[in-house]
Amino acid sequence: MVVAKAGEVQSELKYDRVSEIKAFDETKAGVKGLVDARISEVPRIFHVPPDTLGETNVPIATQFHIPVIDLQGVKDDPGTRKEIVKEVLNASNEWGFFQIINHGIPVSILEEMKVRARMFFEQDDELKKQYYTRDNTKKVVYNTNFDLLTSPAANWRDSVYCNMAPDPPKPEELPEPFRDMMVEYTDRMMNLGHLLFELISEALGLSPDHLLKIDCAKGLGQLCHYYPACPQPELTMGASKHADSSFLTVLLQDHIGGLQVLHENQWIDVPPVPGALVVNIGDLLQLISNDRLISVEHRVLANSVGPRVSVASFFVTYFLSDSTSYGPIKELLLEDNPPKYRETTVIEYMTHFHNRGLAGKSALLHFRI
Ligand SMILES: O=C(O)CCC(=O)C(=O)O
Ligand SMILES: [Fe+2]
Repeated sequence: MVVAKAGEVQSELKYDRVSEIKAFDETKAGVKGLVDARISEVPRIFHVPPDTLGETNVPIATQFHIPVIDLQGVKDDPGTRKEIVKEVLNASNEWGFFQIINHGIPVSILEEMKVRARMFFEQDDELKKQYYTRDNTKKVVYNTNFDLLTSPAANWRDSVYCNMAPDPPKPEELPEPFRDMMVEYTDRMMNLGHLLFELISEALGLSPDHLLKIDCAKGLGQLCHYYPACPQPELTMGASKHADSSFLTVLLQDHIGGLQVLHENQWIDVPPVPGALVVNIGDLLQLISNDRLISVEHRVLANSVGPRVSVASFFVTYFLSDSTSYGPIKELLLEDNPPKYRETTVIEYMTHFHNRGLAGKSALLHFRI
């Protein structure tokens, strides 16, 4: 009797994870496919492993709020700009995250982008499957969990990635549901990105075009996420704890919530603010700023009321073979502030980040001197 029970526990622990992952991947229908099939229990491949429960149990603090910065007047009034630059510096240095309002992208465009992103995931499965791939050199990559094959637990989300700059796909290569919108949104995001990199350059005491001149805004990847409603949200995550590999990320989230930022070892909610965009410093900006700006870990809780939709705009050239080296900016270094990181290329950084997946310590540590 006792032996049989032990055997059962053993098989529960040692289930054939690899086969289950492979079978799930082969459906090409993602997490949405499971929800469409009306599963009532979250499959084991999605269960957060007990050894990371400590991380899940970090307290959730409500006394902190990530800064909201109003960009009204940033282009017209030097005094206002100076104040905004100060706020950007404080937020990027202490939080690594802030929200922006009056950023110049009309609310109607933000709303339409979310609707169109959702339409991609909710279109006919057969049409969607043609984009399913794990080949990151493709211009359009739809899949579930970019690190599905290596992560300790799969996340309750599907994603579609479009590499929009510097070398965009032809419009007809973009999925029909968001084809026109993705082009328009990318244009708008490029303009906003230029402004943000100017403000961050100024915040660092550099000339306004410094970060643009070293091509921080050269690459733009648009990543649309779909977090279906989950029948047992306490067992899994929408997105595991991670920091972004980009220079900068601008995130459009819907009204559902669930994004949390790790601040002073506590999880802080990033509440949806109508019309706002969330900005966060990525690893590469932390590296070139020699830790003046911080790339902070964040996660997304699974939800029971979704789908939740978000669109993350990553300023980074991803897997483009570009040999430009990035290290701590010379102007920021002093005798008592020597470089903390070795030089690297974006492709070397991205490859390291992708091979690690979303779990574990910051990918930056690998480049630390
Ligand atoms: O969906 C979200 O709110 C966050 C997405 C995210 O963190 C990412 O794409 O890196
Ligand atoms: Fe992220």
